[in-house]
Amino acid sequence: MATQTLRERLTGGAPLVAVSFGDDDPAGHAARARALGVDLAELRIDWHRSAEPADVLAAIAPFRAAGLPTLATIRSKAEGGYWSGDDAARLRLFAAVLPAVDAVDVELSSDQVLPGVVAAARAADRPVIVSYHDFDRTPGAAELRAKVEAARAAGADAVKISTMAQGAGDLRVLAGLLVEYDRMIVIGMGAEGAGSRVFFPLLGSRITYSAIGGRPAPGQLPFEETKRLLTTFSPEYAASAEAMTA
Ligand SMILES: O=C1C[C@@](O)(C(=O)O)C[C@@H](O)[C@@H]1O
Repeated sequence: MATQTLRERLTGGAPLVAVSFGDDDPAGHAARARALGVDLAELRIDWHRSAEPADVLAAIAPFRAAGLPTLATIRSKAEGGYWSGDDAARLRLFAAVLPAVDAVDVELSSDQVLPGVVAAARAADRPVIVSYHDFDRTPGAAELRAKVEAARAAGADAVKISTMAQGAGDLRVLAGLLVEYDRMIVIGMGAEGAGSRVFFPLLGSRITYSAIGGRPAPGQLPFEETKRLLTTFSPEYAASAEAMTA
């Protein structure tokens, strides 16, 4: 099977299992992630101790060198991240890392940097995920549809919706987005959303996030558990995981 680009994998084919990393022992984490069969390293630059572009580039280089596809984000505090700098510095940092990664993720609510990130990503020929997170609740279907439409209008190659799920009603709302739209990444966070991390990829969600130690997001499963369950339920994922280690 010819290897698909990340842009292609955001469109269709086997779902990707991502793990998030900061700047702690990047060479060690990259080698371990590669050996375990992680599909995508989410580089959480907002977790880094230094926001100097040279330091950030040095900390993310081992992931690329290990042959791992990379997705960079500098998550805003407003959406559960740790970025504490201003918008101009964030935009400069996005532009500096873009050529060194395979894709970027920027929040729809970061309206001061979103157009600049989309333009820089286009110039570097990198796909952009435009994301929306709510760590408290899952908004109603109409509100979430409006987010998806706005993210697409802003130039998203794929849209990520990650919200705290409380019960079957929220999971149905989130699953409805996968029925309605393609190029989606949909996550129900929390204990009641945990099943979505395995079953939404079966409905077409392009990426599921898992943890190798570190700081798991609410309801995230360990990487190896996610891989085992997806291998059981998704023949397409099983084939792609096998091709990776062949
Ligand atoms: O948006 C997401 C999803 C996530 O919040 C999760 O719940 O798995 C983890 C984040 O690192 C990532 O950017």
